[in-house]
Amino acid sequence: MTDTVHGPAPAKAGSPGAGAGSRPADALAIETEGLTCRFGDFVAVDGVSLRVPAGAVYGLLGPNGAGKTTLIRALLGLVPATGRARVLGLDPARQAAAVRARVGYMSQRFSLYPDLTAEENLLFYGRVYGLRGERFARRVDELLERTGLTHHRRTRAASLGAGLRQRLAFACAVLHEPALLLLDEPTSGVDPGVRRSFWDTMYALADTGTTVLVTTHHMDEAEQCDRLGMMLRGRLVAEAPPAEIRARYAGGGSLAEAFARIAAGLAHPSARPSRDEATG
Ligand SMILES: Nc1ncnc2c1ncn2[C@@H]1O[C@H](COP(=O)(O)OP(=O)(O)OP(=O)(O)O)[C@@H](O)[C@H]1O
Repeated sequence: MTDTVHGPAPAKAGSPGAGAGSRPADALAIETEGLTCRFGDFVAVDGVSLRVPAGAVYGLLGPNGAGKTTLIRALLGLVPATGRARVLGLDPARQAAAVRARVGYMSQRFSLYPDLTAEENLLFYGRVYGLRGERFARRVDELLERTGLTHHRRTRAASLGAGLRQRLAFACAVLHEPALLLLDEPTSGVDPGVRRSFWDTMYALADTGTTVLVTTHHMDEAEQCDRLGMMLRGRLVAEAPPAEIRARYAGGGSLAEAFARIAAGLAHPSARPSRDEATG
């Protein structure tokens, strides 16, 4: 079942009339070529060539252990990788600190400090990013408001419900107004209503030009992305907008069906369909 998580897609930054400013239409926020991560003999990410357009919401899917988290960690320079990678034009292997200053990262295990209040968590992360002064104080207030946490600002993170903790982690990740957000299963373990409001917030952000790379196991969320990449055993085996994935692999059926077919090798992932096939 497709559970629509936001209304009609807003005009995206970079599209005509969206006030995209000077960014070229074909600018890439992430570009990798043959990116490979090995842990000993095990290849967790296997020659991934990925292109994420600036301003896009890009969904990364794949079964547990497919290599999504490792790929994200490589983009942050947190695990060694071979091949080529550019994140906002920077090389994460050699410019990791500069990458992390421009990127917001929400890991699967939200790294909140349980004994600190919601506000103290934000203040802590802000200081880590070097934020100070009145502008920072206003940013904290604004994020508490936008994430519905104003009334919980003095509540310890440990005492917040799962949905509120998730929103607090999101607020911490966007404090420094990153140009790129890497979100690793941000909605795991929260109910559909909370997931919906999370995606609304994320889309509002993307509409201001932020690029989002998000991993998810939820097909309703995948459906809302501008593009999807499917990973299997470390490889990027399918890559296209959701409608094209459905057309190419499931004859216009559901995304779940399309991914099941890709995983079963029923549609050859590298097969390039004719235009007619792809459009139904
Ligand atoms: N530091 C590490 N050392 C050894 N193996 C690792 C390490 N990190 C990840 N792996 C392995 O790499 C593979 C890919 O893991 P990864 O966490 O990237 O997958 P994933 O697609 O994010 O899965 P999930 O959806 O469960 O989060 C797994 O087999 C995992 O056990």
